[in-house]
Amino acid sequence: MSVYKALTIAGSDSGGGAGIQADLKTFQELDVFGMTAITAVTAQNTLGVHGVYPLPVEGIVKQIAAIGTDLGTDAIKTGMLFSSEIIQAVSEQIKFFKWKNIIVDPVMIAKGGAALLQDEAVQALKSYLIPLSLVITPNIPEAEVLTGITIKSMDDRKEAAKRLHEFGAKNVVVKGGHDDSSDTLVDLLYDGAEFYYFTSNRIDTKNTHGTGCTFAAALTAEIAKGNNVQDAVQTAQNFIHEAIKNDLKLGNGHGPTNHWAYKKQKVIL
Ligand SMILES: Nc1ncnc2c1ncn2[C@@H]1O[C@H](COP(=O)(O)OP(=O)(O)OP(=O)(O)O)[C@@H](O)[C@H]1O
Ligand SMILES: Cc1ncc(COP(=O)(O)O)c(N)n1
Repeated sequence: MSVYKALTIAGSDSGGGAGIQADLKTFQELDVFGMTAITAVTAQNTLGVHGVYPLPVEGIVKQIAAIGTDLGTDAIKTGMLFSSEIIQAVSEQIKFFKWKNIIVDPVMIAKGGAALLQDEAVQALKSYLIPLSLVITPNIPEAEVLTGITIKSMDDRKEAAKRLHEFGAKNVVVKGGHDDSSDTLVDLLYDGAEFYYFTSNRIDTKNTHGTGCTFAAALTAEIAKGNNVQDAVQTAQNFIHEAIKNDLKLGNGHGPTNHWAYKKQKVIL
């Protein structure tokens, strides 16, 4: 039996709905062996972020090197990276180990408004990490910050996707969760040549904590297994749709999604 592996380089969410915790749960559900390099610890629950504690850069580099010099990986997801020093160090490790399947989720702000990336680190994302990415998965506000384009329409989103492709990302997914103009939700993929539209029904719930992390982790797991980007985006959308639809109703704020739901529904079918 072949074992596919994925490494997530991201922050820890003590509440278990986003970050490293969401990534590992998603990898496991999609039959991929998950490994981690933790960039920062957050004290977090469904009500918000109560503390952010970045790790020393040396400790982050050592975690990545520990994987690179022994286990290896089929794909990498990056999430919360917090500072330009961390982004630079992570990018250097990726280049050193010649890793190719890099999925960059440019996490900037948590649902409650807490900063998970320092303002000056946006330039480091553009200069160092985005050029290494196979896929970048911004939500609409992140695509706006990265490109300087105000996104009001699908044409604006396409323009932003083209700009992000020019920054060096081979594929760009501008996710549609923040566009509440319609009940149909569209995740837009651009591969440098064509646009692809992945549509789903908007689910009415406040329990969407960690949707972006979970989507990107599912995409990473599918790439790790050797699937192409279009198929991986479709599976990631199906995975997050089931996870949101079958929410767990935990906590008093924005609750986590249900990472079991996609596999359970597949088993029943
Ligand atoms: N209410 C919803 N119903 C169905 N799908 C949704 C809903 N909200 C988000 N999604 C899906 O979840 C994924 C993440 O989208 P979104 O644009 O919300 O990312 P995000 O803002 O990075 O997530 P987060 O809010 O966790 O940071 C996308 O595939 C999107 O289509
Ligand atoms: C450690 C960590 N990483 C990422 C997110 C973004 O997730 P969300 O926007 O759903 O809060 C988060 N809240 N915490």
